[in-house]
Amino acid sequence: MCFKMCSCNNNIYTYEKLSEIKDFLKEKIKNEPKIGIICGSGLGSLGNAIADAVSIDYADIPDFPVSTVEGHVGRFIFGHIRGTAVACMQGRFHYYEGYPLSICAMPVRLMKLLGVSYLIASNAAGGLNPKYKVGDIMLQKDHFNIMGLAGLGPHIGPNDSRFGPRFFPMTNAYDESILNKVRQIVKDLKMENKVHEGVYTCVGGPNYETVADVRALISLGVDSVGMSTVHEVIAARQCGIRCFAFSLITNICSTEYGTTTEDHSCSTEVHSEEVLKVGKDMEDELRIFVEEIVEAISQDT
Ligand SMILES: O=P(O)(O)O[C@H]1O[C@H](CO)[C@@H](O)[C@H]1O
Ligand SMILES: Nc1nc2[nH]cnc2c(=O)[nH]1
Repeated sequence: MCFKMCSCNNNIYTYEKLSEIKDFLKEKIKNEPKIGIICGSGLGSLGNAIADAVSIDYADIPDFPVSTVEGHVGRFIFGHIRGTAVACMQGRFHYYEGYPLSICAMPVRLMKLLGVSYLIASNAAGGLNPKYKVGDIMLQKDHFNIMGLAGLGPHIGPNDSRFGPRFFPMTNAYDESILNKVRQIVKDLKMENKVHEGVYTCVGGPNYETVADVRALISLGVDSVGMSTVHEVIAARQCGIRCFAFSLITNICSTEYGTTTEDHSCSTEVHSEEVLKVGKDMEDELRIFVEEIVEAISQDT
């Protein structure tokens, strides 16, 4: 199957194609998942919390794309967290890998067909808000859809209303009742000193931001910047999935030009190794955090 960007914007993952993939997966899993989880870069260990795990590599799913980025294993894990059936993506698809946003967000529509009603999306992100430190967590209160303003989205092209209406609101994209539950979890786990609430944005990547980019994003009211999540949440809201998302702040975006060192690197540069390392350092804490969120959501009727 060709995953290339198509000038006519035809989405190869039609309702019929995704139904076939759904049927393929359903034969392999025991329970209908209620909650979908997307692991961000270096955050794949969130999947280690899953009991009765059935792992299915993306490469083994007919007509499915594959993950091409370090820190994204590239498989689904189906199973249970604290008794609730979940579908976890250890690895997502990014625009900079060459996938159009419709493919990046396609697994969310697949999750919907599998029975998912809630999405927990995580991402590694650069901190823009001056209060943030490396290792902090930012609960997404909202996102700023820069790529959407440029005319890119997971839902551009012919609309199949079986995935939801063509026009739909994004005012409450991030579910306030889930956020309230998470606020309580943050208190219970005594994480207040490292958890913030803010606005995320997704850029195309894969390069990190210039100082001018960073200054502009800050002036636009953005608190964290990454290369994912926004289009997944758009696809989820279109098909009625309730969303929660958070950023792990893996680096602080520089508002100042750094000094160039002898090896021609720069003192304020970000590198993907540090992004992945922060994810690894935080894996136990984040796993418990996500387990608590799953349990709290599962009590929702
Ligand atoms: O958004 P996730 O998948 O967490 O990954 C983030 O981290 C990677 C860059 O280090 C980029 O892929 C960016 O999007
Ligand atoms: N765009 C972007 N993505 C990231 N992912 C992790 N850190 C960053 C960052 O600083 N910028």
